[in-house]
Amino acid sequence: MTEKPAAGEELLLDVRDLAVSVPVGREQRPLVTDVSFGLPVGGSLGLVGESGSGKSMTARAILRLLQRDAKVSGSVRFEGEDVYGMSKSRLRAWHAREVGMIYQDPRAHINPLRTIGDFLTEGLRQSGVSTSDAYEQAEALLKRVGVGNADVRIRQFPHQLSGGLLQRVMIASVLLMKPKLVIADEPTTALDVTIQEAVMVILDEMRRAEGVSLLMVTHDLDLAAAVTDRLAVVYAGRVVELGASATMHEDGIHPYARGLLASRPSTSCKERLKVIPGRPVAAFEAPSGCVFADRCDLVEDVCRTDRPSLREVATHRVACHRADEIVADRAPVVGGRA
Ligand SMILES: Nc1ncnc2c1ncn2[C@@H]1O[C@H](COP(=O)(O)OP(=O)(O)OP(=O)(O)O)[C@@H](O)[C@H]1O
Repeated sequence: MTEKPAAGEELLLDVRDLAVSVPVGREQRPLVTDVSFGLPVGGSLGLVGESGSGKSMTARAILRLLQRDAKVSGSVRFEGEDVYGMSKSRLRAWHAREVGMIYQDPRAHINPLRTIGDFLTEGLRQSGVSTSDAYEQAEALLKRVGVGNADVRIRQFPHQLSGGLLQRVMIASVLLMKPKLVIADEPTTALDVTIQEAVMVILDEMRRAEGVSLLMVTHDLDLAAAVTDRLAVVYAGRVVELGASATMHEDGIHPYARGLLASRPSTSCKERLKVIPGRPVAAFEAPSGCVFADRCDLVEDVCRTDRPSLREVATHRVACHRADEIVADRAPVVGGRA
C-alpha cells in the first residue's frame, strides 16, 4: 500500500513497503514487513503496538541505524531523498542536523563521564558554533524544557540528575540541532507518571513551536493519541490500521485495534477489562494468513489463508478481511475511557 499526500500536503517522510529481517542462526528472521506510511512536514504520527511488534525496529530502520547484517527492503524517503541511497558522509550530516532520536532510557545514551553542558553543546561546537555561544543556546533551551537552575545543571554530571531531568536534557540535545524530524521511542516509559505528562507537553510544544515533525513510538494508545495527529497500529511487524488519532482513539476498526482500546484501564468504567486472548507475536512467528488470526474472535477461513492488505475502510486504512462488516455493525467499544 502506498500513501498519497493530501492536497497541498508535503511529505517529510515517506515510508513504503519497509521490511526488515535479521539473521538468527541459519535463518533470516523477518521482524518488520510491509510497513508504509507518510508523515507530512510538521505532522505527527504514533506507532502503537505491544512489546515485540517491531516498532523500535521500524524507527531504527527509518533512521538507517540498524545492525550491519540486517536486511532492509522497501524505501524510506526524507524530503524525497532516498535514505538508503545516502553516502556515508551525507548520512552522518543527516543524523547530525536533520533528524533526532529520543530514547526511552536517557542514561544509556548520555556519557556519564561528561558534563551535561559538554554533552549538549558537542553537536553545535562541531558545526562551528563558538563554545560560549553553544553554552548560551544550551542553557536557554534547558530552561525552555523546564530544567530549573539551568546554569548549575549545565555544569553537573548525569548521575547528579533524576531520570526525568535527564530525559529533558536529551530532548534539549535533540532540539538544539533544530532537526526537521524527531523520533521519540517510548520517551516516557521509564519515568514517573507525573513526569511523563510534563515530558509529553514539552514534546507537543516543541512540535508546534518549531514545526518539527514527530514520530512517536509507544505501547500507550492514549498517550500517542494525545500528542499525534495520526496513529499507525502495529501488530507482528505490520501496520494493521492507520487513521486519525481522534477517530482511532474512539473507534478503531481492526479487531486488534479494538482489543487495545477495550483493554485500557479506566477509572470510571465498572465493567471488567477485556483482555485480548493469547500473546502478541513477532513478525517471524506470525501465521501465514492474517497475522492476528490466532487471537481474533472474528476469525473465519479466509483469514487463515489470505493475508489482508491495508485498504481504505471508512476514513481509515485497515488490513482486515472483515473490516467492512465491522464498520457496518459497529458497536461502541466497551471498557475504554470515555
Ligand atoms: N537484533 C535482533 N535480532 C533478533 N531479533 C531481534 C533483534 N532485535 C529485536 N528483535 C526481535 O524483533 C522483534 C521486534 O522488536 P522491537 O524492539 O522492534 O519491538 P517493539 O515493538 O519496539 O517492542 P519493545 O517495546 O518491547 O521494544 C522482537 O520479537 C524482538 O525480540
